[in-house]
Amino acid sequence: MSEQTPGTQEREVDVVVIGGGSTGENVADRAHRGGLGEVVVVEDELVGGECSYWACMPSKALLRPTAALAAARRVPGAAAAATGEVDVQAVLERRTSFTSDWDDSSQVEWVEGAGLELLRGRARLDGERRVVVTGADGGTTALVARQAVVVAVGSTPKAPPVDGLDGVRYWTSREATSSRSVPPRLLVLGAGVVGSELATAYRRLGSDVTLVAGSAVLSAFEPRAGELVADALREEGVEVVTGPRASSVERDGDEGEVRLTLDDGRVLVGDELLVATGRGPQTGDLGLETVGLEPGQALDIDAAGQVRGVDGRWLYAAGDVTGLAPLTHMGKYAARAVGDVVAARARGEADGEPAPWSKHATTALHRAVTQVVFTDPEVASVGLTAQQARDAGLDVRVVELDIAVAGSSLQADGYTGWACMVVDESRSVVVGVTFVGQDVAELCQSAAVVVAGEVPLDRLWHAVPPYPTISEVWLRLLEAYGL
Ligand SMILES: Cc1cc2nc3c(=O)[nH]c(=O)nc-3n(C[C@H](O)[C@H](O)[C@H](O)COP(=O)(O)OP(=O)(O)OC[C@H]3O[C@@H](n4cnc5c(N)ncnc54)[C@H](O)[C@@H]3O)c2cc1C
Ligand SMILES: NC(=O)c1ccc[n+]([C@@H]2O[C@H](COP(=O)([O-])OP(=O)(O)OC[C@H]3O[C@@H](n4cnc5c(N)ncnc54)[C@H](O)[C@@H]3O)[C@@H](O)[C@H]2O)c1
Repeated sequence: MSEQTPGTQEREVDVVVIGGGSTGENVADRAHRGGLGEVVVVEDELVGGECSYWACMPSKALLRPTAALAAARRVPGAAAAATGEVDVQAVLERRTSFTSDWDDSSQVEWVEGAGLELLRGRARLDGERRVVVTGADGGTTALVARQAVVVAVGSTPKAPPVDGLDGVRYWTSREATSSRSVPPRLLVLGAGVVGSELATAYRRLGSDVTLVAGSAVLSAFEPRAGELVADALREEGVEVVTGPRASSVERDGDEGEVRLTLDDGRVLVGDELLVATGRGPQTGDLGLETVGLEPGQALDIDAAGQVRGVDGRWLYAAGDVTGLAPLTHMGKYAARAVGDVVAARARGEADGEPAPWSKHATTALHRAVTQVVFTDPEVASVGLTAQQARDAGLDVRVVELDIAVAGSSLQADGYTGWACMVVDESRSVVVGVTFVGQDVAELCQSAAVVVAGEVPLDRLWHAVPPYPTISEVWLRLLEAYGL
């Protein structure tokens, strides 16, 4: 079925990438570098997507100054020099500079410099290989892809079933990462990654924060990681309410205080409400029904990123829209595989589904996802949690210990941290690692090499951690394992 719009221009190109976020940009770049000349990126909003303007970059920019201050205050000698107040305005301005004040010119320059074509507008699938793009002026362009259409449209926040929510103004992560001021009282609903990070940021910038979690804090991680982050948030003065769920919300006008009623009868009051209860694929209005798929669903992909359930090997997807590992770096990893496989298949290579860990496969999306949660303590995780490993039927042994090595005690007085290693005993390899503590973010990549490399434990023993660093925790883990 084709849209017959008067004045529609029709063009044939090699590849159409729908969505110019971090994932889409990388798919397009790899496909072009692989030899495909006409690669079009369709973007409806800002080139660079969520990560650059309303997610990773601004949220980390809001967190970093107060993390640096807290770290200095834990080191006698430095602490004496760090006695002033946070300069909130300077923090907000630095955040704004990281988003280029929500201007995407430099990213547009990059796209064009990379030899790609940018088409501004809203894209919809319109049957096999066809994409119809509606521009801001209402004009439409129909693109027909000779090689592939790649969907990289990302995700949007999910609204939880709370009575009255659709009738009040509230913050999603977009408003929370782009706010020009700090609300005196902030209610945060949802204690996943977004809720925990932004509760930390706003508390340290001066808000009275109440964090409401229907489940445990950071419930997708090892339980101990969530407990340590919840303890730290409480110590900083955040009221952490776990257990009861929000049942209704009301607000006096647009600017008045917001009242959140919990199902145990408690009423919490704030000046802003941040709803951070997860994200879902942005596929409701993408024309999925024109290719036999159900609108609103995540796109189910095979190991090469090809969308299952669509014939003819032309539709691919990567990034948040797949529902797998919704993280910038994991989306870009999938993007590299998809861009490469599309180009290889155009050359008549890379037939069939790639083998695990081979060049065009996205195996790490299932077995070696890396993630850092930038709370204080940080959480750095790779691969499977102990529970996920058990659920996968592996022969699991878990080694866990507090991080107490020379490197950590030098890093901060009273350093507290925790490490956990999940071993698949049948293969004697590590399938999951979690570190919790100040400055563990940079340990994440060592764990990624161990998990993705499937380094045998008796060889890992020979990877000697330098002294005195926090990396020495690897040695302690292996000793606790029995090596
Ligand atoms: C508050 C917050 C903090 C985060 N922090 C981190 C972090 O520290 N590290 C990390 O790795 N991840 C982080 N993430 C996750 C990260 O932001 C996402 O995983 C990443 O942005 C997904 O990239 P994407 O390209 O798949 O989607 P997006 O960045 O959402 O890009 C999709 C693009 O497609 C466009 N689009 C959508 N539909 C259409 C259409 N029909 N036509 C044309 N264009 C369309 C959109 O405008 C958008 O630009 C964070 C997320 C949030 C919410
Ligand atoms: N540092 C990072 O890497 C980073 C930072 C932020 C976001 N992200 C990505 O963005 C994604 C989305 O983050 P998120 O925090 O929105 O989602 P999430 O899935 O991590 O957490 C959602 C939380 O909301 C809770 N929840 C769901 N429904 C609820 C309800 N009705 N009432 C109360 N609580 C409810 C869940 O129990 C969960 O704790 C994450 O999966 C993550 O991959 C990454």
